[in-house]
Amino acid sequence: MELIYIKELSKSYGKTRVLDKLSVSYESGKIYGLVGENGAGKTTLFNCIMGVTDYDGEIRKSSKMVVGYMPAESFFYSLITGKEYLEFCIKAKGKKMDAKAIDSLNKVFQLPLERFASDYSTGMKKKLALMSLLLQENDLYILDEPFNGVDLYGCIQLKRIIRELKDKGKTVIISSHLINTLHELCDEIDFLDAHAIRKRYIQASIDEIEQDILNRENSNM
Ligand SMILES: Nc1ncnc2c1ncn2[C@@H]1O[C@H](COP(=O)(O)OP(=O)(O)OP(=O)(O)O)[C@@H](O)[C@H]1O
Repeated sequence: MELIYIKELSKSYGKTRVLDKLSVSYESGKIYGLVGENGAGKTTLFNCIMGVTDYDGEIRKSSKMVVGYMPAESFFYSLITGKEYLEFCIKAKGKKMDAKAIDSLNKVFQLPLERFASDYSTGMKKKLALMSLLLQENDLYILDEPFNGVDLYGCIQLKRIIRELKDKGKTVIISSHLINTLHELCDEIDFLDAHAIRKRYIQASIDEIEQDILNRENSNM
C-alpha cells in the first residue's frame, strides 16, 4: 500500500533552490534509506513531508497514518527530566502513559530517566527521542541521522529495533551517511542529488552505490 506519494516537490530558501521537482513514493512495511551529500536536502525533504515548512508541488499522505519524526537534533527544555519528556510526547499523541512500557523499553536504552534531558549526551538525547517515538506507536517513522553520536551497543540495538518495526508492518525512512548500515537495513535506498532523487537502489550492491556516488563527485571536478 502506498503511504506517501510525492510529485514534483520544489523547495527554495530565498534564492537557494534545495529541491527541484522531486518525485518519490513510499509503500508501507518497508525500510527506506536516504543518502546525499551534506546540504543535499534530506532534512528539507523530511520537513516538507512533515508539513513544517512550505513547498511547491504535491505530497499525498494516507489519511489515517500517524507519523513519528526524529529530527537530526532534538531540542529539550531545561528542567525537564527524561521521564517527563516521554510523558509529554506520549500525551501529545493522545496516548495513555504506560509506565510498564517505559520500563521495559528502558531495559534496552538504559537511560537515566530521572535526570534532566538537557544534560544528556548527544547519543543519550538520540535514544530518548527515539524512545518517545516508539512509545507513541506510529505507522511511519522518519529518522534523520539516527545513528549519529550513538555508541556501538546503541547502534546494534537501534538496528534491531528498526527491523522489529518492519516486522510489525511499520514503515521507516532513515537518512544517514553510513551507507553500510543503510545497506544492511534497508529494502530500498534513495540517492538525493542535484535537488531530486537521482536513483532508487533496490537490492543493489554496496559497490554499485559507492561507484555512482564517486562518479557523481568526479563529474563535478
Ligand atoms: N531554514 C533554512 N534557511 C535557509 N537555508 C536553509 C534552511 N534549512 C536548510 N537550508 C539550506 O538548505 C540546504 C539543504 O539543507 P538540509 O539540511 O536539508 O540538507 P541535508 O541533506 O539534511 O544535509 P546534512 O547531510 O548536512 O544534514 C542547505 O544548503 C542548507 O543550508
